[in-house]
Amino acid sequence: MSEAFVTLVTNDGYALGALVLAKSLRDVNTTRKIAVLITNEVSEPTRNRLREAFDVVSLVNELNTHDAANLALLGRPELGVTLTKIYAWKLTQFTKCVFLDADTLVVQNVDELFDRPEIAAAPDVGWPDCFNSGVFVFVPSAATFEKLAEHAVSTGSFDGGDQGLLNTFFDYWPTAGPEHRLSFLYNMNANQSYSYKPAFQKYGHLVKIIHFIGQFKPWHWARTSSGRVYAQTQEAPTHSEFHVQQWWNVFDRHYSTSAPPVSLAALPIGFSGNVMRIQHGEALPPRTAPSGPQYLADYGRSGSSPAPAKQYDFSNILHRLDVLIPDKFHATGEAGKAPQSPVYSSQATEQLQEISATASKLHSQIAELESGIQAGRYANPSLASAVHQEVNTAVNELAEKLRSSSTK
Ligand SMILES: O=c1ccn([C@@H]2O[C@H](COP(=O)(O)OP(=O)(O)O[C@H]3O[C@H](CO)[C@@H](O)[C@H](O)[C@H]3O)[C@@H](O)[C@H]2O)c(=O)[nH]1
Ligand SMILES: [Mn+2]
Repeated sequence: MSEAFVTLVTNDGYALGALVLAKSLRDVNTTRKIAVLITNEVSEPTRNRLREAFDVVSLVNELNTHDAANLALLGRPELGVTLTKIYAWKLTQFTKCVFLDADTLVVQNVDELFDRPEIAAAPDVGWPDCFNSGVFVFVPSAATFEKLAEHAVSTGSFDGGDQGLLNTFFDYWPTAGPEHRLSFLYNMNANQSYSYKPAFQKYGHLVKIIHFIGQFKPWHWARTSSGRVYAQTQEAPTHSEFHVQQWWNVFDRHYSTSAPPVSLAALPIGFSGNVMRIQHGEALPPRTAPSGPQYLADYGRSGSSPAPAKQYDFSNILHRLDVLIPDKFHATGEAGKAPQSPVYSSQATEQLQEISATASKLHSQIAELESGIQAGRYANPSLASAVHQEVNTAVNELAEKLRSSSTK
């Protein structure tokens, strides 16, 4: 009898999550095997890293086997990413498995989950009558896989993701016995509900699995030079820094002294890192293919489809910067537009020169960013808007400095 934890990785970005997840499982001394499903997109160096960390690395080749359900699916390529998760049912070398999203972190031993039946999962915080499909107990079976694939063709997914598929397939879950219902401690996510904080204070020490749901994953967070994480945008408020730090602590324990576990060039990293790369003249990571339905992106979830153009629009910021840089302002010669601003009539103090120099630097940085965004070098459109936000704040600060120095 062989049992395993299973995760899924369809690109190098999620691979980093899976590597840390695997280490977290070893850290809590699981006695079970650890398996990962990968797809063709995962690069060879990353596969090697995964082979080091996992007992089983299984390449799933969606939509090209010869059974009836898969043939039907060939006509529905949009279900591809959604469906990859159901390939877990094909791991029939195992008698029972626990699926874990690559964005989960195990902080206490959870081997007792293998005592649960299929399907066992925790309620989704957004709609508790559905289960969250980031952590679930299942029984591999070729027959169930076929039925799941047929179900995908006939019914589809009501949310475009695997959660909407699995919840209608296992529609008995809400009324099934207590053995099918996992405690929130096995799929805990920090959230905005008013009840979250006090409950976390009381029960937080009991948490066993943290799930970083949403678009911003721990590996997108920026860190200080001493390794502390810091929130970089208002778009990532749901993961408490505390948990993200826990994730990075596992990363540091296992990977910080070795070479980066996956090629950083392939990672949609945090925007602060991108700004630093630009400063050092490095190329930004290539844009990855959109990986989720539009509605997920709309909800700031796991999809990544192009963001509205306005998020990329730096022209207003550039214009304000031009005003801060006397040479530029006069060079662009916008006649009649506040040329006699009190700012420039005041004496050219050292401080003003400094402000102007900083503004120039920001200006060229933004120009680089803009061309990077246009060339599609941003893996994640939200990063562009995050950069936009950061630059905006910097310009505000400069303007404020300038105001206070010119009124002195
Ligand atoms: O490009 C992708 C996207 C996802 N995954 C894998 O699929 C999982 C699910 O995606 P994720 O970004 O973690 O989704 P969540 O933010 O957790 O969003 C929710 O919605 C998803 C779609 O229904 C469900 O799969 C999740 O369990 C549910 O928590 C990931 O952890 C990975 O294992 C990839 O390998 N590559
Ligand atoms: Mn997830």
